[in-house]
Parts: sequence; structure tokens; C-alpha cells
Amino acid sequence: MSSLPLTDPSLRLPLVLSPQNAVKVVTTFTICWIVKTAIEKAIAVRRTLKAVGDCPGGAITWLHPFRSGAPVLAPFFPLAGRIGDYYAKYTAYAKYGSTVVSSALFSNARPTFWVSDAVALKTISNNRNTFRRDLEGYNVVSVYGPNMVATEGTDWKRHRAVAKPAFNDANNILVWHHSTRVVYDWFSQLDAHNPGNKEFEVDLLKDATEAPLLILSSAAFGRHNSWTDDTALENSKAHHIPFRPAVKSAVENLVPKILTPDWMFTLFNLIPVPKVSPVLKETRESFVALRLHMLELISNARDWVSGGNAASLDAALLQNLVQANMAQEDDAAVRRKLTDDEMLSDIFMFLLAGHETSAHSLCFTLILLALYPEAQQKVFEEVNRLWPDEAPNADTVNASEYKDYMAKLTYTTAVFQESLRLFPPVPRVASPVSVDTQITGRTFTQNAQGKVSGVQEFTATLPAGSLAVIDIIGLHYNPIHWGDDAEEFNPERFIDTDTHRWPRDAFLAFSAGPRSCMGERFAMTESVCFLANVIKRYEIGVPFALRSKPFAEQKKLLTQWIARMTLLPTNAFVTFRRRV
Ligand code: HEM
Repeated sequence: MSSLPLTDPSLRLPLVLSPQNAVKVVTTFTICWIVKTAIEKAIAVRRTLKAVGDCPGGAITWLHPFRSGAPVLAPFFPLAGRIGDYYAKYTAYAKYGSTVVSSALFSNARPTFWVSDAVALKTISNNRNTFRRDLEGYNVVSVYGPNMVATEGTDWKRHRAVAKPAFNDANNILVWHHSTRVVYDWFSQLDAHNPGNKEFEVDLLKDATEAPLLILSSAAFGRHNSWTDDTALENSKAHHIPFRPAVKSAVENLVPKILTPDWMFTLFNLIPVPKVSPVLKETRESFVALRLHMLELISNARDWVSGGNAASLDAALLQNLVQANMAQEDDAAVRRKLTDDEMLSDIFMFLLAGHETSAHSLCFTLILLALYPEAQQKVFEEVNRLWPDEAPNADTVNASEYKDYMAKLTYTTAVFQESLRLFPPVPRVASPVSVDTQITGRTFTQNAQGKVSGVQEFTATLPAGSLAVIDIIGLHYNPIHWGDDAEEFNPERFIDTDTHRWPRDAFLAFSAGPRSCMGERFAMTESVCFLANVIKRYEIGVPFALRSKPFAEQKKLLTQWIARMTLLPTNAFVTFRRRV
């Protein structure tokens, strides 16, 4: 009997794969892995959709709505009107006939509840033990370290306790004073370039967004820069990028900074690539320069405090942060102590939170006043009643009367609030759910004219681990709270009368509850002061090129926005003409 010829090479296993076979094996493995992952995900998503129970919706959201890619892809995805679409406002809720709708997040099969109901949102905002902070989503604002916005629990309380006392009445007086100074400084520039009462075009993003930064730098940090003068306070050794451009550039380039690993900055510096290398270089340099500027602010403030001059430092916020950093002796002070990183990061966070939000809101408000001349006329008449002659300028203003001014500028305030309702700078906030809980939503029917009927309460059960979305823009367009004309600009809705009290709980531009905006009074004061002064001096119009277009087209174009750190208006142009 002959044995098998085991030594025959044709019968040996191919221990070394040929390149073609290797490609085949890798491809097969990859396909198997993709199919397996897709099946697992599909099963997990199905299970998640069951977990959302009877809550209307039950859609799949493909992108995590609060991670870096989401705002960038927002103009294209999710598709128009779908749950998660930034521009859908209330459309998705109207589609499902419910103020709370559910979806399953594909990436991690997380049940997600989108909420546009004032009652449910009050529960969410006030119950922070159940509805937590989405800390991972705030990594983007923690480039310099941990800060108030990106912490919770005792750490957050410590940050908040240090900063909060600075946002008092005395600070609002400073805010009014510096807002007047900054706005008059701007007027001198505008008038110098546009003498007489010739009508001229203003690029609001370029020209007006500096104002809140200058006001914040002065009233919070004691840096009294002017529009043209960036160098007066510069200590030339360290910063070749002055403070204002450094802040602006850092804020604008925050997302690229977070998404780009350090080695890429180095690589693109060594190998210059057109368009990429210059942006990365500018990003890196502005963050370095801003750090140096903030350290300089801190160092000056420390000198003041240790020299016993703290009380005369007209920057309460900076003073509080620095004192909390220097705290050493008694227990109470030590409990409030801020580390160097925390203090630096809080300063950056305030520059970020207190600048773009107000700046973009002012752009939208001026655009709305250009589009609605009747509203502009009412603001003008109100301001004229307050200041029948000249409006007080930086030298003549008595800022301690700011409360009286604010009380008399109710229509101007209503215009700004209506602008915040229509274009909330922070359109949505995420809140992970820590334990099984319930919220009250409402089902309804809505006819083609937008009329709502048949409103009925229902209970949505949110399992632990799900995500609640505080849908500020959805809430602001909810007709149950704001009426059938919720899409329209109507400042009167913010004015209380004997028969109408505007729905406070349905206005979340500044959020609500313990994590609400610390700078709300600051922002309202600076914005009302800014608007009153601008309208007293100038008549605002729509850009020349749009004058022949129908109103709907003008409105559509001028109010376009994209989602960035805050809602960013993309066609912020108006005309100014000096009133005689
Ligand atoms: C129109 C202007 C403003 C709007 C619409 C606005 C809106 C908001 C919103 C919605 C939040 C909550 C964000 C979240 O939970 O993720 C917030 C938080 C905050 N805002 Fe504002 N803000 C404005 C101006 C300001 C100003 C001028 C300052 C400071 C000078 C400021 C300081 C803060 C701080 C420190 C927080 C964090 C509070 C905390 O986490 O406890 N904001 N703001």
C-alpha cells in the first residue's frame, strides 16, 4: 500500500498568503465585521425604540446632536424637518403632534427625548440631580482647563459661588457706563467715515460684534480698550497679537483647535500646505497670545489685591476670581479656592460665554429693526421720550440711573427679547438622565393655518441613561405657548398688559434653574443700552441691493444663520443713516 506523498509541494497548505489572497481575506473580514456591527446596532436601536415607550416620534438620529460634527453638518443633516434638524424649530413636534418626541441615537443606541414643552422643561431645568450636565459636550470650552460651564456638583458650586457676587447692581452700573462709552466710540468711527447724513452699509459681523467684547473686557476685566486702540495696554514683549484680535480669533477657531491634535499643528508648520497651515498657525498663535494676555490681567489684578487696592479695582469679576485663587487662610476661603488653571479657564469661558452670544443677538436685532420699520419707529419714540434732547454720552451719562432707564425702555427690551426668542444664541442643551424619571408632555393637533387644538397632557417615561434635549428653539416656536403667530416677529408679545402676561417659562434664551445664564442681567443691560443709543442716532434700513426684492425674500436672506458655538447670522448687513 502506498502512502500519501506528504512531501508533494502541491499538497502543502499555502502558509504564506499571496498579496491577492491577503486582500481577499482582509476584505472578507472587513465585510463580516461591518455586517456584524450593523446587525448589532440595528438590534440595539430596535431595543432602544422599544425603551422610548409610547412617546411619539420613534425616529433614528444618525448623528450625535451634541458632538463636534453636528453643528458643522447641520445645514445638510438631519434632513429638513426631521427630528434633530436645527432649522426644524417646531416642525418635527407638529409632525408628531406632541411637545415631546423621541428618537434613538444610532451611534450608541441611546434613547433621546426632544422637549419643547414649558412645563416639562421647567422640571428638567430645576431637577439637576436627575437631569445632569453633558460634561463631554463641554470639552470644547475647556481648552485652558476645567471651568464653571464644564463642571457640575461641588466643583461647579465653587466656581459659581466665586463669580456670582460680581454680577450685582454695582456691576450693572458699570455695564451701562461702558456700553455708553463703547457705543459712542463706535459712532465717532462711523461718522468719521460717513460724514453728513449719507446712508451707508454696515457689515454688522465685522463692525458691531466688537462692542460686547469691549464692554465685557471693561466691565468684567478692567481692560478699557477702545475700537481703534489695541495697543495702549499691550506689554509688547509677549504678544504680537493684541487682546481683541486674540479673543476673536480664539473664539472663531475653537472647534479647529479642539479637533486638531498637537502633532498636526507641528506637521503643518514644518510642511506648509496652502489654506491649512496658515489657519492652524493663526489658531495656535492666538491661543498662545490669549493665554499671555489673561496671565497679564491676572498678574495686574494680583498686584492690586496684594497692594490692598482691591476695592478700587473696577473689575469685580476679575477681582473675585483672583482673590479666590489667592485664598489661603480661613476655611471658607480655602473651600472657594480656584487653582491657576481653573481661574485662567474661567476667564476664557467668560470671554466666550459673554461675547458671541450678545454680539450675534445684537446683529439679529438690528436686522429685524431694518426689516420692520414700524417697530424701529416705536423704539425711536420710546428712546426720545427718555432722552428728548441728546442721549447722554460717556461724559454726561449718569449710569447709576440705569434701572430707571431700563424701566422706561420696555419696548426696546421687548424687541431684544423677541429677537432672542426667534434666534436663541444657544438653540439646544443636552442633559443626560441619571435615573428613571417622568416628564409631562402634551399631544395636540394643528391645522394647515397653524391653529392648535385638542391639547392633552401625557406622561413620557425617560429611562436612566437616556438623553433629554432642552430644545430652546423648539420651545420658542411652540404655538401652545406663543400662539398661532409664533413664527412672526411681534415684540408686543413680551409686554404685559391687564389681560396678557407673557409666558416666562416658555422663554429659555438664558436657560433656567440653577444652571441658567449668570450674565443675563449683564447681557440685557448692555444690549438695551446699545440698541437705544443706536436707534436714537441712526435710522436702520435693509441693504441697497435688496430694496427691490419682496419683503419675504429680504427677510429670508437677512435672517439666515448657521449653527456654530452660537447661532451665527450669515448675511448680517444693514444700512445706517444719521438722523438729523
Ligand atoms: C444674549 C446674551 C446671552 C445669552 C443668550 C446667554 C445664554 C446662556 C445660556 C442658554 C446658558 C446655559 C448654557 C448651558 O447650559 O449650556 C448660559 C450660561 C452661562 N452664561 Fe450666558 N448668555 C448670554 C450672555 C452672557 C454674558 C454677557 C455672560 C457673562 C458676562 C454670560 C455668562 C454665562 C455663564 C458664566 C454661564 C454658565 C452658568 C453655569 O453653568 O452655571 N452669558 N448663557
